[in-house]
Amino acid sequence: MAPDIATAAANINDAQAKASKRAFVTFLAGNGDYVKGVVGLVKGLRKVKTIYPLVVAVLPDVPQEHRNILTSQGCIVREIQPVYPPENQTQFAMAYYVINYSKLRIWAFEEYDKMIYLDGDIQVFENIDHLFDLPNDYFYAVMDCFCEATWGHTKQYEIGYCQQCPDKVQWPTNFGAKPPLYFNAGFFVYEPNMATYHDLLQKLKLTKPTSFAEQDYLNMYFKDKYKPIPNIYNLVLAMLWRHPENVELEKVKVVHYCAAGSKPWRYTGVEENMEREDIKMLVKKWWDIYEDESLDYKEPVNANRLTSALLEAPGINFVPAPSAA
Ligand SMILES: O=c1ccn([C@@H]2O[C@H](COP(=O)(O)OP(=O)(O)O[C@H]3O[C@H](CO)[C@H](O)[C@H](O)[C@H]3O)[C@@H](O)[C@H]2O)c(=O)[nH]1
Ligand SMILES: O[C@H]1[C@H](O)[C@@H](O)[C@H](O)[C@@H](O)[C@H]1O
Repeated sequence: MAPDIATAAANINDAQAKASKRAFVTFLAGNGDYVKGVVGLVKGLRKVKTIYPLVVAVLPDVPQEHRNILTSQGCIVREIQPVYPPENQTQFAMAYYVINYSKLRIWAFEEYDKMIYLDGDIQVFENIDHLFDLPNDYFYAVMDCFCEATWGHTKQYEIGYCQQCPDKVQWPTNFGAKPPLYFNAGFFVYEPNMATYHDLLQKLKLTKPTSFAEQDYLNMYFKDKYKPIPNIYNLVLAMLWRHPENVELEKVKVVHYCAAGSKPWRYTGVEENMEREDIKMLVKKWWDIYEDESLDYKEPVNANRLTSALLEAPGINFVPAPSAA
C-alpha cells in the first residue's frame, strides 16, 4: 500500500534530520598555498553533487583572508587549537608532520553523527555520499603502500615488504608478529564523539610520537575497529607505479595527490614519476575543477529576501490576491 502523505512527510523529515548531522571535514594549517587544495576540494564536492557540506578545521595561524575565501566558497570554517605531542618528545616525530596531530580535534565536532575526513590534497571525482551509510562503530580507510622513500625509516621498507602485495616478500618470522593492516590517514569515515576525543588526547600524552605522526597514532588507536575500504576511495598516487595490478584507474572516485611533487597547485613535472601520462591527466583534472567558475559557490536564494527584493523593485506592481471568502 502507498504510504499516506503524513508518513511520506515524516520520512522526508527523518532523512533531512539525518543529513543535517553528516558532513565532510578537512584540515588547514598555516598561511601557505594549501588553501588552494581546499578550494579545489569543495568545488570538486559540488561538481559531484554531494548533499553534505564541507567543514574546514583551521588552525589559528590560517589568515582571515584565507578563511574568507573558504566561506565565500561555501565551506563551514571552524577554528581548532593545535595539538602537540608532549614537548620533550616532539623531536622524535617528522617535523613536517607534527602539526597533523591537530587533526585529532575533529573528534570533538559532535554536532555531527558521522563525518568523512579528507586531506586538502585530495580530490573527489565521483559522488561518495553512500559512504555515510556504512555501519557505525568502525573506522573506515584505505590501506597504505610502504614502497616510497618516505617509508625509508621502517623495517617494511628495508626488506621490501608491502601489505599491497603481501606474498611478494614474506614477513620474516624472526621479526616477530606481522604488522597489522595500516591505513593512509588522508581519508577516513568516522563518528565524532567526545569520549573518544578525550581518550585520544589523553593516550597521546603517553605515546611516543613517530614518523607519520597522527597517521601512526590513529593506526594504533583504531587497530581493532579498522575496516579497509577499496582504494578507489583514496588512490595514493604511488600505487600507480608501485602496484599497478591493484589499481583500476577508471573506477577511482577519490585521488590523493600525496606523492612527492604531485600537489596540483605546485606541480612542475620535474620530480620522479611526475612525467607519467596518468599523473599529468590527474593533475589536469584537478585544475579543470579548480578553474571552473561555474562551480563557485552561489548563495541559495532565500524566499523572503527574494520577495522583498521583488516588492522593492521599481515598476513591479503586485495585485493583492482576492480573498477566498
Ligand atoms: O602546511 C600545511 C601542511 C598540511 N596541511 C594539511 O594537512 C594535510 C596533510 O598534510 P600533507 O598533505 O602534506 O601530508 P601527506 O598527504 O603527505 O601525509 C600523510 O601523512 C600525514 C602524516 O601526518 C597525514 O596523516 C596525512 O593525512 C597523510 O595523507 C594536508 O593535506 C592539509 O590538509 C596544511 O593545511 N598546511
Ligand atoms: O602514508 C604515507 C604518507 O601519505 C606519505 O606522505 C606518502 O609519501 C606515502 O607514500 C604514504 O604511504
